[in-house]
Amino acid sequence: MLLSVDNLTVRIGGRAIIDNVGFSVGHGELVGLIGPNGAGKTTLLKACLGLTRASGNVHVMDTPLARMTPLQRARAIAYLPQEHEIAWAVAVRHVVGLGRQPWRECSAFGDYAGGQIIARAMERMGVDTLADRRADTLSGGERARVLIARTLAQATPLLVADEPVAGLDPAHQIALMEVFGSLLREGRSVVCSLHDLGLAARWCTRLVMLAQGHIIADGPPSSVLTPQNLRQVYGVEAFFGHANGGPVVMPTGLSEK
Ligand SMILES: Nc1ncnc2c1ncn2[C@@H]1O[C@H](COP(=O)(O)OP(=O)(O)OP(=O)(O)O)[C@@H](O)[C@H]1O
Repeated sequence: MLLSVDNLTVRIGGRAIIDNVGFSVGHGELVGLIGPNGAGKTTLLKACLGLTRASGNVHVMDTPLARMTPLQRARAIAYLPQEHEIAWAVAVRHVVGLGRQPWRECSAFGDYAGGQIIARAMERMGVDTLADRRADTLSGGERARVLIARTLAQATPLLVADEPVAGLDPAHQIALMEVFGSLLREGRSVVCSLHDLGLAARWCTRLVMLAQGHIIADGPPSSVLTPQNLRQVYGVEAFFGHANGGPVVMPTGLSEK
């Protein structure tokens, strides 16, 4: 397993924000973490990375997270935080290049493949044409894509992304899900939180549905995105259909209270 989580609990101010959660991620999976605002998605992702104090067990590639050094963690998991901020007045290529930092001293020759990996990451995210632009002058969507390119340059088996499609237009949202799909074919895996149920239904190989710190459902999108679950967890009614060779799920209104 790339990631396995057992009995994970995060308490803040006496409240269990994440309550005894367990799930695992194997190779070649695109796991969508879904759930309403405040469900605990960001807290769960941070706890999986050791960025939030938690009780329970997290293993990354069968090693307890607590026993991994920061460098081992950085070579195993890339993380895209929810906030897409770039404060530095440096070129885009240097921001993306930060993803290579964990690999700088991996051989006597240094990170000799790094330049190509950075170029490929920028190309994959369609930011190669922005390579020499000052990163702090980009639009919100451009900035988001540059930060995703940085995580791709990290070339880790697992990518954890908190709302990676936020701020992206429809074409870039689909392009990103296709990039994630291409990572799966390389045997890598992605765990990402999503609010767009349509993207979750169409692109994720598995969904984990969270509400009030508990996992409500975990399985293929068709078994998680049911009318009952959407009503119970989000309080919405939805249209379910098929188009262009894949499922379509679109919230259409609030459920009756
Ligand atoms: N440091 C903190 N102190 C107090 N409460 C916190 C803290 N961090 C998170 N919370 C609370 O924990 C709950 C879960 O927050 P979290 O950010 O994990 O939710 P989320 O599912 O990612 O939400 P969203 O979809 O709105 O981003 C929320 O009620 C939030 O207010």
